[in-house]
Amino acid sequence: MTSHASRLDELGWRSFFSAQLSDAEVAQCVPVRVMAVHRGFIAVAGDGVETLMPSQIPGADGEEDRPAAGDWLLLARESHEPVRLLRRANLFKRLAAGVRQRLQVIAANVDTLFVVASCNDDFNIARLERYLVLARDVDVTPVVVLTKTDLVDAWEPFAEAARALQPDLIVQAVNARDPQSVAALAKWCGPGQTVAFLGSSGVGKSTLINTLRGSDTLATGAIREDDGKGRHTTTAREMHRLEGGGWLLDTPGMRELQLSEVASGIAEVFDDIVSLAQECRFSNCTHEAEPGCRIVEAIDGGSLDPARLARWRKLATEEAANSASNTTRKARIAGRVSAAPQPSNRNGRRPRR
Ligand SMILES: Nc1nc2c(ncn2[C@@H]2O[C@H](COP(=O)(O)OP(=O)(O)OP(=O)(O)O)[C@@H](O)[C@H]2O)c(=O)[nH]1
Ligand SMILES: [Zn+2]
Repeated sequence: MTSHASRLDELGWRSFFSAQLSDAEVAQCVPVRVMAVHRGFIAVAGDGVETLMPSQIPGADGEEDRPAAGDWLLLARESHEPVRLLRRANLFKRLAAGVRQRLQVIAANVDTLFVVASCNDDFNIARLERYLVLARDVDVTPVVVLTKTDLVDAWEPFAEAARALQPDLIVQAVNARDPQSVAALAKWCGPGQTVAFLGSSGVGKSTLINTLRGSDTLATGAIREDDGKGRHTTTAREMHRLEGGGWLLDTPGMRELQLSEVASGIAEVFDDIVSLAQECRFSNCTHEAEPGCRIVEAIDGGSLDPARLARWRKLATEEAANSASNTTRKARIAGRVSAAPQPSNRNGRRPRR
């Protein structure tokens, strides 16, 4: 029994998942983790189970019901037929590219999201903040990793700028090429822990990943898959073993993640601004020149950084545009024509009382 428990523990099994099983399911089912998702089939691993199976799950009707890499799935103990997906601790999804945009699940049950930026001219605090919004929205713990410390005289100012973004934000500065330096990330990469990486191109994600994987480097697992429209490369596995015993969840979509439908994340990261805005005299205040604007007051009083306000505006505008286009898309899918213009905020002031 202990060896059974430890194999599942190694795969990331924990009480959050085991608590979801009924007594009958405990007796009749076995849990497996989805290691990779391919066209029409998935690779799963569990205690004494390691197999490919069709990706169709009984009762699945929406995009979110499809298995994603990192998911936990219950199988019938004897037949290994799929029974149901367990509720996720978190889920990364995106709008798949293409004419007919559809929601696509790309990763589930990530424990730590490494948000990577480099200590050089590419360092961009607004971009970093966007990734933190995304992490917050998905409900995963972010750890900011600043790379290329060996290429600058002083990396501390970069770390201070990052730490100033959120109270309690964890920031680690490393030389991604140096295993001793990258050992600072070991506590999030131990047995049973699942991590994922986000960050712009060239910041050092692959370098970090290769250092964390030790000798077992990436890109060796690539296979070719024919999808009928032409050949494209896909990776054989999406959950990669790290040297420390943890798992790297590296799906193709993960690296291209963009901000979409993240209103709640924005509200959390900018909670100071959002709560100020709720106290403005007018409910539709644009925070520009209205009387009784708490945000203008805070800027004049020096307690709010105008640059931070500008970043919030940019995100909030983008989010509003995203939500509006998603609404249009959904309406179109539902067969309705939606051409009604959004009411403008600026048509008149609406006092709160
Ligand atoms: N000196 C030094 N070079 C680094 C460090 N991290 C990354 N590099 C170098 O920076 C370049 C880009 O690193 P990658 O690991 O390919 O960056 P990436 O984030 O994976 O980039 P994409 O694959 O485009 O997303 C490579 O030449 C790395 O060797 C570091 O900490 N120190
Ligand atoms: Zn205002």
